[in-house]
Amino acid sequence: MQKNISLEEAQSLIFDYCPLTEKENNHLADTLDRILAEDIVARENIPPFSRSPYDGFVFRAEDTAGASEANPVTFEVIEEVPAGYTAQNAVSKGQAIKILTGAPIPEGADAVVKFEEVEVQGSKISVSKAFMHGEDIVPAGEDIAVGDLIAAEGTVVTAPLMGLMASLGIAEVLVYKRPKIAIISTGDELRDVTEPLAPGKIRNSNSYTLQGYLRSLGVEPVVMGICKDKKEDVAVLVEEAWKQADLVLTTGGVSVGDYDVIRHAADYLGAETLFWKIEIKPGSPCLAAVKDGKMLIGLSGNPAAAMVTFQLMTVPYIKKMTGRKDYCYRKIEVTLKKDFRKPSPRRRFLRGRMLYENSMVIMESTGEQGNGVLRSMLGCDILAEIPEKSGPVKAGEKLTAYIIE
Ligand SMILES: Nc1nc2c(c(=O)[nH]1)N[C@H]1C(S)=C(S)[C@@H](COP(=O)(O)OP(=O)(O)OC[C@H]3O[C@@H](n4cnc5c(N)ncnc54)[C@H](O)[C@@H]3O)O[C@H]1N2
Ligand code: MOO
Repeated sequence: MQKNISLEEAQSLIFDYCPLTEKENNHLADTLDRILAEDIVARENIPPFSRSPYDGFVFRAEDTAGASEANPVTFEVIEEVPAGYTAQNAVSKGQAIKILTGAPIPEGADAVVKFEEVEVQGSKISVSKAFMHGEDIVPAGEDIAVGDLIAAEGTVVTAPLMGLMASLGIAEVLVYKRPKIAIISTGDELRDVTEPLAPGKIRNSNSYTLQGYLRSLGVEPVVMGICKDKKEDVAVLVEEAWKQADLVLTTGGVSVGDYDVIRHAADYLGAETLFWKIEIKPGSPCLAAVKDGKMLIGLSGNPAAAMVTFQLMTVPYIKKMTGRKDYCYRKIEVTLKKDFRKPSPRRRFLRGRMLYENSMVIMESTGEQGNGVLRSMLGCDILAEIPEKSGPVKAGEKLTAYIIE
């Protein structure tokens, strides 16, 4: 077992044990935020035919050579094509077809003029400027051409991607199944929100914060409830959770105290502990153990510390599990809005939100940074890194921030 390792070392240790979720076919309408398990390649052009972007007339551009206000060219209008229909005739020299927006360009025609730019006299129109070949015609495949890669496997399905797949006639989409992740809250002091409090007891918030974060990652949480600080009880519950879920998360009991039983429960189960404790603040107490290909990640009990480790270490793992190719967080340079007065002997992550002020991305603290202050996660969309062995950080200094979801 490794101890006191870096965040990156911890990630690479757990990534080696990252099972990929199974695949399933889903109806297109149910694919928002799901992860593609196949490349989406266009088998059709969009638009499928060249079309008119205007209500107007189509004709042969070459027939307008030399046309001007003083010397307009006259065309005989031979028919009309609304959107959804095709012309009966091809356009020949001196002929035009009335066309509505979105209708296919008739054979022979290669230029479009808007209604408001022509003179209409009965079945004739006159055009008073010269047109180029293809002028104002939307070519077939302008949006997407046959063979284009629209989205690669591992991409999150977004609203425009759903629209594109609909345009391409893709009604069934292969996506990764939502993984199941179990949550166990350890601590003799814990009470569920539905239970009354008693002296020395506190409410279990971690389970609910994690359920929320998991759902927003497209994961199905499996809530295993509260467990006493007893290694045998924790072991039994972890074993049961492994049967029901792809990954088990625990909170609490990963530090050095007499009642910090997660390490002992992992040993009791015969699991291999990959590491214990990482070099960050907050959230240093944490653990990962594996048995028969299943992973247990033990997070700190302190509500803010647990969520920092969850975001930094566990979220990339979960995203990788769900099939996402972009599983690593994005980083951005931010400017600190107010002084952070404490020194940081250890690598520290500050909870904050991004603001855009004076053409700069500003990091505003989300409040008191104590390891139990869950309120600091409210509105928190970035974790800004202060390198180890740093002194206080002044307003205006630049930090690297990790964007969280
Ligand atoms: N002697 C030392 N003591 C501690 C150290 C240390 O290095 N040496 N590290 C401290 C740090 S840092 C942290 S963080 C905590 C982490 O402890 P655990 O992860 O073992 O967590 P617990 O002790 O079980 O709980 C900590 C705190 O959080 C409350 N808690 C627990 N579960 C929940 C929950 N589900 N919902 C809400 N709140 C919860 C718990 O009541 C405690 O107050 O250890 C320090 N100690
Ligand atoms: O991990 Mo504790 O949360 O370092 O403060």
